[in-house]
Parts: sequence; C-alpha cells; structure tokens
Amino acid sequence: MSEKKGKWRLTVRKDFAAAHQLRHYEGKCERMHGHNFMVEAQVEGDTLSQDTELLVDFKVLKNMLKEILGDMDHCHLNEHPAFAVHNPSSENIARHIYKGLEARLAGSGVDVKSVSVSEKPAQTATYFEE
Ligand SMILES: Nc1nc2c(c(=O)[nH]1)N=C([C@H](O)[C@H](O)COP(=O)(O)OP(=O)(O)OP(=O)(O)O)CN2
Ligand SMILES: [Zn+2]
Repeated sequence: MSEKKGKWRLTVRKDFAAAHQLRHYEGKCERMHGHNFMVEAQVEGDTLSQDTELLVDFKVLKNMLKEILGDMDHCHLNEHPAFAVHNPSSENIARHIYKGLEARLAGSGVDVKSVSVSEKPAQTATYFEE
C-alpha cells in the first residue's frame, strides 16, 4: 500500500481598487465603474524549509501579491497592458494574478493552486489549472 504524502496549502488575501468597463457587454457594465476587488491566492507544496519550517514565508507571498496588485491599484484596467486585448473581467484579472505569482514562485517548489477575484463578496471568479 502506498503511503499518502502530506502537503500544505497557504492562503493570502489582499484588496485593490480599480476602474474598468467590460467591452462587448450589453448593459451598464460597459460603462466605466469601479470596484474594491478582493483577491485570494492559494499556493501549495510538500516541503518545509529546514530551519524555519515554513512552506513559504507569508510575508514573501504577500509582497509578491502586493507587487502584482500594486501595478493595477487605482488604475483604469482597460488601459493596463494586461487587458489591452482581454477584457478586464474578474476571470481575466484572476488569470493575470495567477500568472504573475507563478512566475515569481518558479523554481521554489511551491505551486500556485488558485487565484480568486471578487468584485463583491457574493460573486467570485477563480482561476486554476489542471
Ligand atoms: N462572470 C462575470 N460576470 C460579470 C463580471 C465579471 O467580471 N465576470 N463583471 C461584471 C461587472 O463588472 C459589474 O460591475 C458587476 O455587475 P453586477 O453584479 O451585475 O452589477 P451590480 O453591482 O449593479 O449588481 P446588481 O445585482 O445588478 O445590483 C458583470 N458580470
Ligand atoms: Zn465591474
């Protein structure tokens, strides 16, 4: 019988404020409006650092998220290069953040599991890869 290998999953949350307008959307969301977006990122791994026994320091993870969100904070997202072609929907914002975290964590042994973006508490888009 194979033994199961334990893993850890860490979650960090941070918000940012931005304006956007959904292209090709028939309704009020095609007009410019803003949100305080809430972002939740989950990362996963199976090895803790030898000395501190952390998967990855929350501080490091939060700084990565801060850097990615800082680039969008108080912006008109339609003018941001990441959304020049893709609509600045919650779905695409989540994917953009996921890719940014993935690049920053490359080679660390820690994988990005998912990124969720909420325009408000009752509606959330989550990006993950299988
Ligand atoms: N799947 C998605 N659907 C919608 C997104 C999105 O990112 N992904 N975004 C929007 C708009 O950005 C909009 O701001 C939110 O729209 P909505 O909740 O419909 O509008 P209200 O905040 O005014 O809510 P009411 O329930 O109509 O009062 C739309 N859809
Ligand atoms: Zn919106």
